Amino acid sequence: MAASEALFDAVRGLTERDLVVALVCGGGSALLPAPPEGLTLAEEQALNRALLASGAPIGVMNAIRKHASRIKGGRLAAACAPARVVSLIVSDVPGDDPAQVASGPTVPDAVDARAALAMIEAWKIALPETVLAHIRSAASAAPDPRDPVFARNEVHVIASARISLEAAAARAGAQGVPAVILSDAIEGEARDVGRVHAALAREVACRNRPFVAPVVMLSGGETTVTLRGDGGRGGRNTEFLLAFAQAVDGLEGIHALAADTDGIDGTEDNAGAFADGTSAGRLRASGHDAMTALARNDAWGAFDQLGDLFIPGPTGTNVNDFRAILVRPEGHG
Ligand SMILES: O=C(O)C(=O)CO
Repeated sequence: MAASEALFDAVRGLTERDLVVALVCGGGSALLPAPPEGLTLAEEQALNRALLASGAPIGVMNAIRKHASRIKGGRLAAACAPARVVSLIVSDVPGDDPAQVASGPTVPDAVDARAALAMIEAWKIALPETVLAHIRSAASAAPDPRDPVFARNEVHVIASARISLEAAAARAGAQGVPAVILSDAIEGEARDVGRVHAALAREVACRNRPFVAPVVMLSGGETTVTLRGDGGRGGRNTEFLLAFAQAVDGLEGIHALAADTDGIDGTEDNAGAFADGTSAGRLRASGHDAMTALARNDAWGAFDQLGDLFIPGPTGTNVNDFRAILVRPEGHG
């Protein structure tokens, strides 16, 4: 809250001769709480918790967050008026819509409260009654992007998943491994997305289609985890990998890395982990199993047990999930 206030202080009393340069990256939604009048920080925190546990994609979460904030949804840019605002965006959202990054403090968008309420219902998001009442009230309305206060503002996406995947593909190519980019905007339940990636890897490994091995398949985006277990530790990338490991159990020549580019995946200090066709078997041999770990959302526990966590530490930037799946020709385990 102090950070949000400091931003408002910094832009108070600007004139039309002023220029505000806003560098915005993911994580801003959580780092800039500013409950609107009538709501408390505890209520904004409860909203945040409910959103994170719901499995809703980031576009849905942030559309809702913008209806319970004094700073999100372009409100910070509105507070800069009549100064000009140039937003430089490091995008961590699938599709790179700048209004979604950090819930767009300087980039207004057109989602209205009715749409936000429909999302709350569709995703069965359990919100405190006070928060719901606020969203239903006229006070939740975010500024209209067509408002003349935004007329001179500019927005530039300066880093994104697309750019990181293209860089990774070039790097793999330079090392003699052909790379394909599946998509930079994959969303969905982490374990389901993991199984689909595993099916693709199997198809390449067993039938050399749709790509011929050796190949590294790259993908990005942001998966989500619906919390089922109690007391499990982990994040979406390790959960993705645990389902992946189970689905390629026993297959040789398939190696995967899944990690959050900010260096921290979920609740612990790892960015992600490594998995291959031996992971599930090694887990069984140590008296654990992938299925039970998945049921508890304890992917961190599983990869910690295997010694296969990937821990580079915080990277200082965030273009969301990064996955690389290498399939080598048969006999090159
Ligand atoms: O809203 C956020 O803070 C995100 O991480 C997505 O940009």
